[in-house]
Amino acid sequence: GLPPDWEVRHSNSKNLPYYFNQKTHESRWEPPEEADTEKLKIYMAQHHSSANTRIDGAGGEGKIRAAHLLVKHKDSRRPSSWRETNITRTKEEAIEMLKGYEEQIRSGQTTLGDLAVSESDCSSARKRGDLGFFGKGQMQKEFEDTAFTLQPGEMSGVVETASGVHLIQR
Ligand SMILES: N=C(N)NCCC[C@H](NC(=O)[C@@H]1CCC/C1=C\[C@H](COP(=O)(O)O)NC(=O)[C@@H](N)Cc1ccccc1)C(N)=O
Repeated sequence: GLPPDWEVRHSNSKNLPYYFNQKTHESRWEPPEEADTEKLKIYMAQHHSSANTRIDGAGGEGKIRAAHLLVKHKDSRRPSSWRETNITRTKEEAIEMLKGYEEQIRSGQTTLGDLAVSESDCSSARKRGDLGFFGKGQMQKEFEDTAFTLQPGEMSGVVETASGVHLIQR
């Protein structure tokens, strides 16, 4: 269920579900629990300086910045995105699509950012896939393990998480 005051609404322009807070009138594409985590992190950081090692596990260790291109499939933990309300492609189809994108990027025909804008099933598509800076403990394990081994500018191969399949560029 959703935290109090939150409700799911439907964006007709994007034909996608979004989350609306009746009290603050805030709306967001991601499920609000992330908002709570973010707010909790800020509260804890203000009140318990050591807390951020517990909340986001970054503990002041090195943060990195990465962009990704996510292709979801029918077995994704949330088989819906701003691109497609009900994602039905198989995981195998998603992997084949992503391998095609990987080839286009490595051959220099295009860039991950240019493809992410139109093809990524993550809301970061509107930022050319940019996820901003993040530390250990924030992303799903497979994503984090790959991202932190990349050299700056290097792009991963196909990485599988519960969200779907990703190309990651540090
Ligand atoms: N910047 C953060 N700390 N945001 C919280 C990350 C949560 C983390 N997410 C993941 O590990 C995967 C890898 C990257 C994106 C992602 C998943 C999903 C899409 O998959 P789905 O949840 O529908 O299964 N996109 C996101 O979360 C977006 N907020 C990422 C983002 C979007 C816009 C700006 C910045 C970040 C997790 N622990 O689940």
